[in-house]
Amino acid sequence: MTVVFALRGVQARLGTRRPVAALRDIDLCVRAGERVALVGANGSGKSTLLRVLMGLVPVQGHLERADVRAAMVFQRPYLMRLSARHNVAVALWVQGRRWSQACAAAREALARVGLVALADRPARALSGGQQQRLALARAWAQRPDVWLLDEPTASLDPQARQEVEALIAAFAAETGATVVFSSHHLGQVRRLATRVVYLDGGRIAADLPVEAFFDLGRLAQASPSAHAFVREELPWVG
Ligand SMILES: Nc1ncnc2c1ncn2[C@@H]1O[C@H](COP(=O)(O)OP(=O)(O)OP(=O)(O)O)[C@@H](O)[C@H]1O
Repeated sequence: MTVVFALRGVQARLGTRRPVAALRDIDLCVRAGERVALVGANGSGKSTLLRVLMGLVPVQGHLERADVRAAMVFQRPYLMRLSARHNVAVALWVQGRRWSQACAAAREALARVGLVALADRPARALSGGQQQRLALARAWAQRPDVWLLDEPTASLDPQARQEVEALIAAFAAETGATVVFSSHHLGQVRRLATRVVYLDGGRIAADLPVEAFFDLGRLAQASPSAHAFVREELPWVG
């Protein structure tokens, strides 16, 4: 399978006055079609790693990115002071599509995420779940090979979370796209991921197939800190 991202000994330092080592010695190889969950405590480096994969953060070390179309969706998506459909259409237009084509593609993308009825509403007046679906529509309209999703369902209620999660699962299943996402919801990780990367203090402390990650006996052997994290989150498991 094609290697989409290959990182060896990657370090990322953030901040100017007092730089923080946000990522240390990251070795990671992501292949096409994998769905990789990034988990770990607040500040462990999940968002930074996603930004590194998107090419938004300069790093030291070795980083190879295949020539793929990547789309990133943030926890709080940036939406312009425009209607929902114009948020999608403008994103396509700035990438070189003709305006009429961009508008048609925006309509199709909004239909895909169930937002057609709200197409003319100001994007910033939509609910959190609707805004996240709009951000997914905007990304989907670009037909990415790689989805980078930073806590895509954080701060959504359970129903909105399910809707967004179902869309991500459907996009991945339809296109076989590679997905790298961060999440604090271990249930979601179990449902969506094929592989789990656990970060601790900017380092990868465990990198396991999803079944192995949720097998607490194996997880304890692979990484005591990952094991303690899962036990804390899911005290009723094993
Ligand atoms: N712009 C910045 N300047 C300085 N330090 C930063 C900056 N952004 C993040 N950091 C630091 O880098 C480290 C990793 O942060 P990051 O946001 O990647 O963690 P995270 O795992 O995504 O956390 P969370 O679960 O809270 O979103 C933290 O110590 C954080 O304080």
